[in-house]
Amino acid sequence: MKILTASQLKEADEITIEKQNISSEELMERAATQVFNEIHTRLQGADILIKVFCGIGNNGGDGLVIARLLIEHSYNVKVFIVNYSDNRSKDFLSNYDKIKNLSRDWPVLLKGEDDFPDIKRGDFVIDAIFGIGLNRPLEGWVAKMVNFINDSSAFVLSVDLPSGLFTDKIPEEGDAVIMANFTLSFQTPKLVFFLPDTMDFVGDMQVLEIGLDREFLSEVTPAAQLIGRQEARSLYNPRNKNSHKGSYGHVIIVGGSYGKIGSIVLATTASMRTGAGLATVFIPKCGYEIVQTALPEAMVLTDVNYEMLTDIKTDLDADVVCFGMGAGRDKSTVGAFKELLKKTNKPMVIDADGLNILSENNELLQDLPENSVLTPHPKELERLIGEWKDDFDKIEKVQEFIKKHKIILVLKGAHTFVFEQENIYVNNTGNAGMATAGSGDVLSGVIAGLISQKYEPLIAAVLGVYLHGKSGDISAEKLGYEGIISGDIAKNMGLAFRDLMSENETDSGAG
Ligand SMILES: NC(=O)C1=CN([C@@H]2O[C@H](COP(=O)(O)OP(=O)(O)OC[C@H]3O[C@@H](n4cnc5c(N)ncnc54)[C@H](O)[C@@H]3O)[C@@H](O)[C@H]2O)[C@@H](O)CC1
Ligand SMILES: [K+]
Repeated sequence: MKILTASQLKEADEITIEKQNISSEELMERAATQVFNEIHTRLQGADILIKVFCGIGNNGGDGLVIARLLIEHSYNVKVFIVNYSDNRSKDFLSNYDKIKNLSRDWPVLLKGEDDFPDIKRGDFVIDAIFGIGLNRPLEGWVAKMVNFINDSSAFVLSVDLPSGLFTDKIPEEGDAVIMANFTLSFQTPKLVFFLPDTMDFVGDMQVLEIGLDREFLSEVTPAAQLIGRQEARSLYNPRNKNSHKGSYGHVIIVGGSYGKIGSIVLATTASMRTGAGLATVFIPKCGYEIVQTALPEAMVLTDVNYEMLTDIKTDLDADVVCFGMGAGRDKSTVGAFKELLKKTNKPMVIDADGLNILSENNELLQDLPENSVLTPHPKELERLIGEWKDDFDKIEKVQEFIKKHKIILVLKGAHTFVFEQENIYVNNTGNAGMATAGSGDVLSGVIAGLISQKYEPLIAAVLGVYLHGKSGDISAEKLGYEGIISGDIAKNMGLAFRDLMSENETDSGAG
């Protein structure tokens, strides 16, 4: 699903109105009716007090339509206008009249702190104060109103996006932003819903299709793409019956050191369970028996050194080399990595200490084969590119970095982001149970396993991140968030593939 910017959404809005020959008021009615339907489906006529807070722009107009439809369906509704200016939008005004005609009373006007209504725990608040038209931080009593709603412990549903949240910048410390429990967003999600700095404002999120012009939506270059099941499915290549293990490639996983051989077992298991035809590990001698015992399916080559990597001999014709997990950063390992980079011309997958070595030896970045996939978590990224001011600054710095080195970067997080040239892919699978040791080793193994099967590195990264998260969701369903360990994610990879192609998505209740 495409993630669009506020200005692209406004353009889509205008084109839709023109091409479908409807008024902006009709589009508002259509959008807000979708919100009403969602609320009605969930509340089923429940006898609770619904307090609708409307701004005076089109987000407020949506709020008025939702309130009117709720009143028509006999809900107990109180409407408040957060009257921060007299500059009311046209569609706000016509809906303002309609609600007056229906309820024979004007909504309550709020003009300052003295007017704040009582909001109690158990109230249902609809936040339709500001939408994508926000152009500066909230000030004065309006900011206080937002904090007042946040402090009330009421259940808050935001329309389009939480009021006070920008679509293209991060709020400053102390800025007032609604903390929504649920956000119903029009047509496309907004990038800020997925950024670590802002995702907590959004709560659970659902996108409502409001029928904006299809042609515009299919042609517009998005700010980013959200990868869900449908998108992942389109990237998947089913296996050909007429094939053999050689058809699915050969992965070499290089890394490990004394006490950290488990990371290699995890990555290699993940590669094989993702479908790699053959897997070889290259490890220090201390890991020989461990790997052979834990994973008899893999072949094992060892360094001359017992505890760490010092000389990586890969005269094997591998389809992909994955380097870094558990490798440590000893000088001799750095030297060995340097040699490995010189010998390798196919895209690599680099993780963990591979990334740390790169950040301490910047000159090695130029030896990375083009289209290599780097898989840092935020701390590893910071070591690579330096500090950032906020998430948008981080995105800019990552994009500079990947363009300079012609690589693909997978930034791990609650929503893992894949960066390639100008493109950003946001993953929508996975859950908090996956924040466990070794989960990243599994991801590197999955991506390498896909590259070995001839997926382009970018596709391998995007699909790999999706499947890894899905396997985590399936694991959570079986074991609970706390009970997941990384080996489960590797073990359940096959189920993630099956889910991708099955009729119905596995409902893990996660992520
Ligand atoms: N596809 C679309 O774009 C659609 C948009 N609709 C609704 O329209 C909303 C956008 O409406 P608007 O453009 O009227 O904007 P908003 O309703 O988000 O904001 C209202 C106005 O407040 C002013 N303002 C901005 N920041 C302020 C601040 N900090 N303090 C005080 N005033 C401030 C601006 O002049 C802005 O136009 C969307 O979020 C959505 O809810 C829907 O009705 C229909 C479809
Ligand atoms: K809102």
